[in-house]
Amino acid sequence: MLEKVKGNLIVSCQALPDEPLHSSYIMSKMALAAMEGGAKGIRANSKEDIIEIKKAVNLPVVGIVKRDYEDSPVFITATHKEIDELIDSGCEMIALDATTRKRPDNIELADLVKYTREKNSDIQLMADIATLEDAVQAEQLGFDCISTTLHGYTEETEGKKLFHDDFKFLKDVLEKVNIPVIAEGNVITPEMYKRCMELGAYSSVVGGAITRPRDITKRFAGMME
Ligand SMILES: CC(=O)N[C@H](C=O)[C@@H](O)[C@H](O)[C@H](O)COP(=O)(O)O
Repeated sequence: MLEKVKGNLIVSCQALPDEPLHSSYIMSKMALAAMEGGAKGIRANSKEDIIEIKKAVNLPVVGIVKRDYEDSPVFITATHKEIDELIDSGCEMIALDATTRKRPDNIELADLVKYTREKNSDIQLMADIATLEDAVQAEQLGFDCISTTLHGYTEETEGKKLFHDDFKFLKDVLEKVNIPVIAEGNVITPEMYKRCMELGAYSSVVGGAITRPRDITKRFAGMME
């Protein structure tokens, strides 16, 4: 998958149960629209959505399963169960929360990496990180790439946005690690996407700005409030 998305756009097609577009069928059409528009990869949530998306497009998919656990704040591909579902889905890459936070049942991130590699050595692994420390750990654990997905979405990084200070966090991560770094999280304009690529991002994942019309509408409506 990495070769195919190099220098290109990945579109995230996700709608959770509380969102109006929650439907595997709708996500497959979103993916088709993204492919026709020039996306070279898709990011998607849940085995069901990935299976439908794969019927509609011939693009590589980075899969996640979002699931909440009571004993941990980690919700993106948190345990072996989610990894099994993703391996079954046929996705080319799996993204996991790769923060240093406690995982459900105190599962170690290193165990999940080892487990996935042993079950299917063809699937690539993306580390969804929030901090520089996470990025360094992910490289040491042998992830294939890093994505800035969780910067701003953890207790430690709350309130931060990837684009702050001309994408300073992205620049810092790029300096710190040698594996591909993907820009993800609040990349909401074509100009922002271009800037991430100019700075050296390997690829960029754009989600809400393309596939979440409720959020897009809010930005317009908000201008007159
Ligand atoms: C923090 C979290 O749960 N991020 C999720 C990860 O898969 C998705 O909800 C985002 O849409 C995705 O990261 C793309 O980002 P944006 O939609 O901002 O372009």
